[in-house]
Amino acid sequence: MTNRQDEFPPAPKLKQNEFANDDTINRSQVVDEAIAFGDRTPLALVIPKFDSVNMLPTPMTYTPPSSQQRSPLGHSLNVPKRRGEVNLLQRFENGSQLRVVSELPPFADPLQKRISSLPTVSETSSTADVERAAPSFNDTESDDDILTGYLLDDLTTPLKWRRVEEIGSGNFSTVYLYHSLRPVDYKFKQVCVKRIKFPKELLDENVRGQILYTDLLSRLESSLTRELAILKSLNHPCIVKLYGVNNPILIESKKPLRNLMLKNKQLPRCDMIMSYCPGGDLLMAAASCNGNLELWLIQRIFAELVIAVQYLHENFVIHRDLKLENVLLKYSLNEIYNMKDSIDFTHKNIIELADFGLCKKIEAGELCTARCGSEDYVSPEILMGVPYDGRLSDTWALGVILYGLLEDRLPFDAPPNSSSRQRNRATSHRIARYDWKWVRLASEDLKAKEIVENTLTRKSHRWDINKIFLSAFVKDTAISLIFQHRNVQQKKKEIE
Ligand SMILES: Nc1ncnc2c1ncn2[C@@H]1O[C@H](COP(=O)(O)OP(=O)(O)OP(=O)(O)O)[C@@H](O)[C@H]1O
Repeated sequence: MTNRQDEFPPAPKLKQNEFANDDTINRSQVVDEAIAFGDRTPLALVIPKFDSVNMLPTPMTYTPPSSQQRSPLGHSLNVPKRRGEVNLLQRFENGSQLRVVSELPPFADPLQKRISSLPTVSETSSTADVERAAPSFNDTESDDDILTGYLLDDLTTPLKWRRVEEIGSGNFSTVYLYHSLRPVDYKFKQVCVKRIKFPKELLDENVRGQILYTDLLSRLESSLTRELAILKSLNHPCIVKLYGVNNPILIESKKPLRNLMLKNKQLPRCDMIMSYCPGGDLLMAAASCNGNLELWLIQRIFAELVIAVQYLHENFVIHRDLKLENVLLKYSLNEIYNMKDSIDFTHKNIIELADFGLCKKIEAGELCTARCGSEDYVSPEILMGVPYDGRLSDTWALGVILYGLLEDRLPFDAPPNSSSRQRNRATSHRIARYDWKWVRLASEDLKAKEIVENTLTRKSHRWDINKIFLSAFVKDTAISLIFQHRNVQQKKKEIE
């Protein structure tokens, strides 16, 4: 663990060509970012004084998750304000996750030098895709409760599902449970439907057609198509599955939104039909037992999460939004406790990793520059705005998750009994100083602690996912997972 102020990394000197390979930036954006940090050149970014860094440079507006409505806790606490000491239950009740992205600013505002790092999509619109999708697309479905969707392996046969309830809501989507209306393969009977929320600026008729509108739309579109393309390419038991979409054009076209708008003159509905995880998310689960998840369960959940992230990194995909809310449980905690001693407990996965809205396919050795992630989980290098290795930022977030599960609080919240001065210090300030410590586990000798200590540290010392896998806390549990072997066998067969 590094707590000392004198261990700040030196200001990195970056060569110009280190920026050139990242598809998420252009030169003027980097300059904007550097200016926002009070520096004149992007080539030798000076680390800002921490006093002036109390938030990431481009915060998204925050919508409290409506999954709170489904609180399993049945009571509401008098929750302290976000800043200061909070445990996971308060965090859950508070809906306090601020997702911060530089990729999708609410609206590009040149005066305020907002940073927008998504690649500009330059393809010109073609009507061909619209024509192809037109017969099967019904964006004006009169019965809002009925969804017509298409499975990825058969984009021509429409299937129907009925909406049952809303199960969650993030900044960028609303998530529903749907049941199939007709007999289908068992796995498609209950599905989760992630419906994209459009930023309010895109819903404003008066600005339609303006350059900024088109720019925001194309960036949203490239983010959506990237998420779909990557999800489609993934196949791992511990990763949420994309089964289908409400319109084949979302899969078939590189510019589905703009093409659909050419025809329909309105923002189309975009639904991702995905595997459903009835156990809810891990923050909700940890909160429901007052942050007292048993250690064997933390070990099992974390081992599954590690093999999921290892699979992503092996395939050059970085997630960039690993957090408790994005780890979903396939079963309720009660079901898991009941399954624990059954012979086939290791035959089934109990988690699925979700929310690939910020993921990215990278080249070997590629550094990223887009500042994105969720406030409490973001690594210091992302915070500082220097090019970063996305895989190491993912392992930092894994350290935050494991600490949270072990300690019932997140590492960069103000520690219990801290002074009011410490409590007023922003989370980003503590992250930038690697300022965290063990509280509940201070005197415990646990194998899990070495993972946190070797991930919530500077990137030059930080463990990558393979080191986490080989740690004493993870390895044996991960190896005992039978479904994992099946997956490896299947992969071998696919290669043969
Ligand atoms: N497959 C699923 N099964 C069950 N619940 C889900 C599923 N996918 C998402 N949810 C619920 O919906 C919530 C929001 O989903 P998701 O994180 O994908 O949306 P988002 O708009 O990208 O969120 P955020 O702004 O937090 O990144 C999750 O925290 C979870 O509670």
